[in-house]
Amino acid sequence: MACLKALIPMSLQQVLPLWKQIIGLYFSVVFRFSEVHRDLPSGQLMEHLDTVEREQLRLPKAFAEDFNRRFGEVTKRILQVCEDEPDFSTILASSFVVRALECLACWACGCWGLLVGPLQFVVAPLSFTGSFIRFLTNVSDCLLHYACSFVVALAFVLTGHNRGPMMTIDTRFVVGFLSIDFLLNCLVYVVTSERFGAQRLLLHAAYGTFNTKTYFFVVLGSLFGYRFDLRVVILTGLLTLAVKSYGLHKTILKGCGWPCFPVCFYVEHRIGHLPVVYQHAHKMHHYLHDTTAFDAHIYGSGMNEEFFWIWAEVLPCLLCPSLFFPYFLNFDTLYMSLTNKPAHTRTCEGSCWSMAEDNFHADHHTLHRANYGSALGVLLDFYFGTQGSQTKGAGGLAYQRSEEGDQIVLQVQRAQGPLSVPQNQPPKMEEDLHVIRDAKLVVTEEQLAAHHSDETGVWIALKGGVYDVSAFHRIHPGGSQIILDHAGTDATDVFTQVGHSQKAKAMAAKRLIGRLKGRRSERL
Ligand code: HEM
Repeated sequence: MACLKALIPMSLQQVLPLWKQIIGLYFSVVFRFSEVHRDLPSGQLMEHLDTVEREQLRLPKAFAEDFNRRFGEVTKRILQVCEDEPDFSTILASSFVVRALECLACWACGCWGLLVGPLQFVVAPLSFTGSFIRFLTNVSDCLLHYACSFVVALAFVLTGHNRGPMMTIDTRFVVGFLSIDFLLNCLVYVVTSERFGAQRLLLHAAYGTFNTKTYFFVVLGSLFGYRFDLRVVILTGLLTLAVKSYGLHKTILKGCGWPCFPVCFYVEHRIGHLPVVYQHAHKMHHYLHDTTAFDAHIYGSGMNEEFFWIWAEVLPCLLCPSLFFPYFLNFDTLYMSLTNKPAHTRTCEGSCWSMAEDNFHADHHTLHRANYGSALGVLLDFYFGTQGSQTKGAGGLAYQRSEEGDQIVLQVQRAQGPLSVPQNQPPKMEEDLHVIRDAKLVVTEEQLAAHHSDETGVWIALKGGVYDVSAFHRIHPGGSQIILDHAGTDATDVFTQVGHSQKAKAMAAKRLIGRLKGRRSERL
């Protein structure tokens, strides 16, 4: 019974209202960015900033406050409902089993194997909202692909052209596609990445490949034997690129009132980091606390965030076999997939990609709770105050944030040189032997606050207990910076929201030195 409870973490009565609230949160904020700036929803503001030397933006604080308040309310609600959350390792293992079964089923029974997929919502119920909102972020690109494919295929039919050279999804195609992808990942690592060391790199290659590339096993297994016209692939790809480069896509989106990618991505990504929603889906993409091209998917999402994308690849092809081919084969998608590899790489200085991204997103993978925006959405992090405490900007633009009355003032200027922030070395657990056995100190708020840096020693309070993390913060898997940012304070809320594992709580217990004056030290 206990085992079943661990595998099915939430009842339907708990899950349905949360789904409604989380999806409701997305829709209640994503269409309101014109309240920040007229040209923000269309992305024209970011394009404009890209052309200036220096600019000052005065943006209303009210929207940021309302946005953060709504996130706070949903966070509180989730934590109330999910008091007995199972450990992340159970969710991870059961999600991997579901994915492995889905791969096997798709290769054994074709598209019927997709019916295994919804099992992920049993073992990780909040991955429904994670994958649905993830889908919404890029749905316009997907619709554009199928529209272009339809136009091209129809043009061939109407002009009476015979079928051209055909491509079949067979074993050669699958092996070829996955091998090219893997080689590109290796190439990106060799050319642009900071060195990870053999063991760490192997872990990224193995985990990242399983977490992101089993997507293709499912899609290609479902469509095994599917045949499509190569001419349609080429012309659809070219048409999509043309529609995008002439700005038609943006104009259509603007006409429909649908916000641009950086806005959708920022909102969706912050929702992906809500407690429990995170453990059920997006944490799989963060599991290794840093990133390489192997962890990058078409858009960077991992296993439990891919559900709706898999269906969007397969269903149109099954319904209209002569018209469509899978979305991931569109040139535009392949190009996005390619650029996403260096974006998910901690680039070394001097490499061709280091200036473009300035490790903004790689830093997100070590800071976890900062730098949520895409490369074009850096402005949003600075507006909402979610930029890393050391983050200076990205893409050649440096930002400075301040608040004046009811306004948020952003000073934006072209940066001289790279904006990357040096990160700590990867954690080595054996370095931290700072184990304290006597946990009897009674600590006042002032004493806690006095331990706020490497010079003074780093203490944090969690649920009434006081923890000495002076040595540990340097090897903390969630990064040293986040602990330094909370040094000398009560960090219970953030610690809880992150959803630390039982292992993490046991590690914390070894660093307990006492309790806050007037409080009991509760179990984490
Ligand atoms: C003694 C105290 C702490 C210990 C022993 C600890 C340990 C860990 C461990 C082992 C992980 C890896 C993931 C897991 O196993 O859960 C982790 C991740 C993380 N920790 Fe901590 N931590 C501590 C305090 C904190 C505090 C105070 C914060 C925030 C203020 C924090 C923020 C994070 C974040 C953001 C992650 C990454 C989350 C993820 O990707 O899943 N930690 N921590």
